[in-house]
Amino acid sequence: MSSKIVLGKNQYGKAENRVVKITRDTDRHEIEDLNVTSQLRGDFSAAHFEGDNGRVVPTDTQKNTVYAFARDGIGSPEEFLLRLAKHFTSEFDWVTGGRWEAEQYAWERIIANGKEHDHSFVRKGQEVRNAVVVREGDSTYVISGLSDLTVLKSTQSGFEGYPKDKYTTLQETSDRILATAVSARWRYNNDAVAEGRIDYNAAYESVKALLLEGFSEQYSKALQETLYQMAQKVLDAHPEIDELRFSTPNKHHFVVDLSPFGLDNPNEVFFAADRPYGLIEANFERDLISDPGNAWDGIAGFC
Ligand SMILES: O=c1[nH]c(=O)c2[nH]c(=O)[nH]c2[nH]1
Repeated sequence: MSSKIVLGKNQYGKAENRVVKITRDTDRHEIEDLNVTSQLRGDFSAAHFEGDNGRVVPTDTQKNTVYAFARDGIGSPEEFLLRLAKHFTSEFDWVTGGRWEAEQYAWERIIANGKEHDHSFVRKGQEVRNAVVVREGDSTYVISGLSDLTVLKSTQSGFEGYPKDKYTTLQETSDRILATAVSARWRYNNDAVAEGRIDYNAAYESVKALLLEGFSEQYSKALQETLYQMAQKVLDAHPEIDELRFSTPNKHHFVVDLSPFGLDNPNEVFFAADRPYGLIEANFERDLISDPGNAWDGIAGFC
């Protein structure tokens, strides 16, 4: 005979709904980026003891509600969560409470050519700078780099003209979000290293600024093309750099279909997926470069 048990504390919902809201009333876009968890509390004993889902507001519905509410803007995470709390507790009378939590990711406008950009953003918190020095015989190699420089443009990006087969479902678009966390490494010319004429701190700041400008300035036909635009800027401005290598996840943002809730969605509310992600990697180098020796050995994830 099984022993009698009672139901202790319980709550349930959808965790980590990644919602990005772009406000595009004017050409100067605003971005709000949240990770929202919604969990309901109340009397759910029938669900646990009898398999009766009559009171179980699906976690899927909770997720949809988060995205639908984002259509009107987020305001502040606190206000957004208060709206959700009020909604669930007033809409379903057996929902007596719940727990709603959000993380907000802060973005700043990219400064391109001295001006705040209208629709290109860099995530606050910033990148990790890195450096590698390799000495082989008489040669000294210096590779500098950065990782996790997270950037997003809310328009001026598309993806079209790709081959289609029976497995292709992706729709062509000329207006999508393009977002990535840039990992880039650049190798300095051996002679410049040997002559000791590189100000590594100044070069770092300049390369970072040029990468951001390259990301922002032009329409992107693909992340691949944007990497080229970024590399071109750096190699034009820095003759002491011979090559650049990129590893960039394409952080997909999918337009949420809000039509089932009677709402339009003109590219304003997005589901920010974390995986799978596109992984775009490319090296760019000058025509004639100094021999890199084995300087790149041990740097993971680069071609
Ligand atoms: O910028 C992109 N490059 C791709 O190679 C690719 N593939 C894909 O499905 N979407 C995208 N986007």
